[in-house]
Order: sequence, then structure tokens, then C-alpha cells
Amino acid sequence: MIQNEKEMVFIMIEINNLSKRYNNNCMALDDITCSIGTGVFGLLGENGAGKSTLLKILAMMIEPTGGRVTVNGVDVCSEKTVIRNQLGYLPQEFGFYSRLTGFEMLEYFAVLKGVTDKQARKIQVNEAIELVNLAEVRNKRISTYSFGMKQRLGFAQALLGKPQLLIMDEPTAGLDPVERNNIRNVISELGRKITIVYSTHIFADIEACCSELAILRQGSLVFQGKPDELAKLATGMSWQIKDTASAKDGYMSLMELAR
Ligand SMILES: Nc1ncnc2c1ncn2[C@@H]1O[C@H](COP(=O)(O)OP(=O)(O)OP(=O)(O)O)[C@@H](O)[C@H]1O
Repeated sequence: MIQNEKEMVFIMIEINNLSKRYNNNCMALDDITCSIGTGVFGLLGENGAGKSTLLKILAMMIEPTGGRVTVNGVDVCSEKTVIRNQLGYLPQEFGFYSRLTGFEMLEYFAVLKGVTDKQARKIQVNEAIELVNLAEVRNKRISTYSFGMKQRLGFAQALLGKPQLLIMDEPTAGLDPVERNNIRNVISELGRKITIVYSTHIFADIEACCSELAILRQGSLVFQGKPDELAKLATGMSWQIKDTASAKDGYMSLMELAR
């Protein structure tokens, strides 16, 4: 397994009064306060809710305009190197050198992550490739990969360097049901040892893997708790769509009712 139990570190992320206003005046996050411990933490929310913005701040890609985030008491804005050494990050959009093979690309990322020993690097890269089911295409150029394969390669790079904190923006997006299920299993397994924070639009992803979740809506935190607590809140509420509109319109009606 790619994680070593002996190196296990308990992570506690504290988010206090966090805000992010972009230069165009868009308030992407508005006074968010929550705690995230070891395990798998899911972030749910519709398009534009602020999920990617929060994950980018946790991954130190952007800075907040207000409030503070600490990881085990260390401020993410002032002690970036300390936290980067423990971090694996999968952004929503990921760039690869398409002329390289999947194996070569991951080796390159492993070097960037400081895995200097050649043998250790080979082992880590092969483990990551096996975990995301890319073994058969490891020696094929990335230019020949499907979208889902590239997504899984992005997932694999986040695992290199044995991070204790994994931040992933929609890791299951664009995957077929079999691969989505595999990635859910990998996330659940890794979440026994490290902290994983990931965003998704799919509640079934959260149900399958997360010990805790938060829901963002228009930059505000509207729920934090366990998946079954959210399910309890919805007990007794059910909706039937009677109109004959298209499935997409029906889905939109349901979302409006749910709100
Ligand atoms: N660089 C930026 N400059 C200006 N506004 C931005 C920028 N990035 C995001 N936003 C805005 O901030 C808000 C939150 O965006 P964000 O990408 O965090 O949402 P999201 O929940 O991840 O959405 P999605 O599910 O579509 O990925 C949106 O209104 C978006 O338009």
C-alpha cells in the first residue's frame, strides 16, 4: 500500500471566519468556520458554491481575504513549506505533457515531490498506477488517454510523496461507474490513515466514503455533520415530479423544491 502506517500523522484543520473576495468583487467564501479531522471529509455544493475556492486555499494555491486556516496549529499562509511537505493536491483542471507516457509523467511528478531515490520512486509510481487501474496503459503516451484515464492519472500524482493530507477537487468527475467505484474504494481505504478533503456534486460519493461532510451554498456553510445526520434532516421529505418536462427540467424543479 502506498501509505506507510509508521509515518501516520493525525491532521486537524481548523478553518476560522474564512472569506475570499476575488478581484471582480465576487464573494466566493463568506465567513466559513469548521474543523476537519483525520478521515474523509466531503464538500458538496452546486456550481459556484465556493468548493474549489476553499480547496485552493487549503492547498495554498490562493490566499484568503479574511480569516485563517491552520493545519495542526500551523498557519497555511505563513508556513507553506511545512504544510506542502505533507500535501497531495488534485486540482479541477490538470495539465500533463501529452508526449510522455503515464509512467514517465508520474516519475517526473515524484521527482518534483522530492522522491529522490530511484528505486523508491519506481515503487511509488507503480503502486499509484495500480491503484487507479492504469497498469495496462502505463507505457502509452498520455496523448492516447481518454478523459477518465487522465483524471485517474491526476489522482495518482496526488498520492506521490506519501502525503498525510490529500485535497482533491472532484476526483470522480468524468469517470465511468466501475472506475468511480474503484476511486471511492481507494479514497475510503486511504482515509483510514490520512486526512482527505474532496469536493463532489454526487451525494452517493459522499455516502460511500465520507465520515463527515459540509455543504456550501453561495459561499456560506449551510451544513456540517455526518452523512446520516444529513439523511435524518431529510426524513419525511420527499418530492414527486409530476410534470412532463424533460429529465433536466425535472431535476431543476427538484433542486428548487429541495431548497
Ligand atoms: N479567479 C476568479 N476570479 C473571479 N471570480 C471567481 C474566480 N474563481 C471563482 N470565482 C467565482 O467564485 C465563486 C465560487 O467559485 P468556485 O469555483 O469556488 O465554485 P465551485 O463550488 O467549485 O463550483 P463548481 O462546482 O462549478 O466547480 C463563483 O461565483 C465563481 O464565479
